[in-house]
Amino acid sequence: MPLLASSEHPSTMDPPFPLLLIVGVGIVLSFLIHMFQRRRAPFPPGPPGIPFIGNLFQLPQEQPWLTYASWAKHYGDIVHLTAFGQHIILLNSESAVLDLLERRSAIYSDRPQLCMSGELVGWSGSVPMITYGDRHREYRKLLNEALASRKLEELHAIEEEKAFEFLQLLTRDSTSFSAHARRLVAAIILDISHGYTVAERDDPRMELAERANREFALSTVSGAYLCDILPFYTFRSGQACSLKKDAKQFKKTVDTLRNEPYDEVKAEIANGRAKPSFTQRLIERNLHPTPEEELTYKWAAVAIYVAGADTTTSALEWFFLAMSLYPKVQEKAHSELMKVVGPTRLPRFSDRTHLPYISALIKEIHRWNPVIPLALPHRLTQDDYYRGYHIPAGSIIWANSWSLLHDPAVYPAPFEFSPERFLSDNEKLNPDPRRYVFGYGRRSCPGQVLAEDMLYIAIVSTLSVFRIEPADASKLDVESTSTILRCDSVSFFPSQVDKVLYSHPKVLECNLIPRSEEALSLLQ
Ligand code: HEM
Repeated sequence: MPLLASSEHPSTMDPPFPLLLIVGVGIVLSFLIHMFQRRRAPFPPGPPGIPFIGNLFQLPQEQPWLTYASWAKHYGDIVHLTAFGQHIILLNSESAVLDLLERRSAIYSDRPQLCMSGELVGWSGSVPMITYGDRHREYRKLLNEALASRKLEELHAIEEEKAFEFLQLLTRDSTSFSAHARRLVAAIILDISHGYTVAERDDPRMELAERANREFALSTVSGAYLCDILPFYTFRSGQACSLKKDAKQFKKTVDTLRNEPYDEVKAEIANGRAKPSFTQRLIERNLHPTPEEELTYKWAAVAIYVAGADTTTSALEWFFLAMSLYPKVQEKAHSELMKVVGPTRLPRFSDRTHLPYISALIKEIHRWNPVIPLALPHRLTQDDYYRGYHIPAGSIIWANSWSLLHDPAVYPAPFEFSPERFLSDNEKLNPDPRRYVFGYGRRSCPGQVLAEDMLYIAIVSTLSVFRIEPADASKLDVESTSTILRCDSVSFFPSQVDKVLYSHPKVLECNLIPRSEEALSLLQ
């Protein structure tokens, strides 16, 4: 066995002592140099701030992704800021985002904890806000089980049925298309999460969830509550009456949102009348949960609505805006539908693989105006070193997805709405934007497949029956705008407090014109 003999031979030889010494000294030296460099490693560059206050007054109050992208041009793709000692890192390139949030996700998956919305209002237990750890993993396991693609196919029937209702509402009152789109998303999500059927209008559950979302946004507004800016300014300091009042009111909404729908499903199970749903399955498979387990189930169920409704509705709003601005794209999408589906029936999920232009159109909606342009903030749990820079533990990390999606070297002519870019064979250009718009690493969106299903069915249904036209072309504005929120309580920037998480069209006034009598007859 010559092979064995030759492989045995070297292992029996002792390495010479000087060689061991050189290797040992080399290892110690390189370790010391490494430690020395780490100690001396600077923070990434960024705009100079004021001592103690840092860059607080430079933090943009509207469309921060645009300012961050312009800072990146000046300082590079990793920008460092501070606000009262809090380190903030802005990532503006694909390599930086993926290197840190994905490849080092073990230490970049925490969330910053906000005093107002987290501790006082109670959102700190929710899926998007919870600290990274066992409870988060448990949430993700439950959501993945419920939203895995195989299960979603079972949900297509529900989605097709709700899309049909959506079209019927549009035929009765097409001017409220935005409200109907919101209802469509809520109807699908609440059916899936709690087996709940949304009323045609003024639905109390939808109203509760929307109020919770609104109050969540208000309570997370950067700079709205001093307790989130000044570490020494606490709720207990007794100086913040309006903060206390707001916190009490917002907390009541959150508690109701978490408990009421869950308790209702429990009661329906007891009566033998529960519809199949995510919550019903959780309750039935563990009839005697511990209080901890029950809390986990409640938050997991709430997450589907809270995180899924506004985001998907915003993407649909961008669809309506894009169609009114780009009639040629709309006509191309409609012709594809007519060719594949024909005029005698409505599109279904089974048609999807035969509709490449529609798939490209949906990708372009995500890319053109991502609905969460900066993803959600991640928090670094231990000191890290990257490209010679020191990123301190506790830093808040914002990934500028908008910047990645508008990089002209990757997406040529990035401000043009062009689904065709995704039909080209050039693999180096125009990567799939869904890689970025659904976030990163262990915090990436668990609802991606559901969101894409909802977008698909809403878009193909609308396009088959209606032509979307601008109500007043002069009012159309492609510029995205974040939701402007008013906040009456203790505010650091009283005049310009707004929320900077989601992007919605600023103006959205369209006319939906039925394409033909034949198209309308599909809704009989
Ligand atoms: C077009 C629609 C949607 C978009 C663009 C979107 C995008 C995102 C983004 C960017 C994040 C943050 C990821 C990160 O921090 O890196 C996120 C988180 C999340 N999304 Fe979505 N989302 C959408 C729809 C949905 C839907 C339908 C659900 C329903 C299950 C959902 C549930 C969640 C949850 C629970 C989180 C928090 C995840 C965590 O912190 O672990 N999203 N989403």
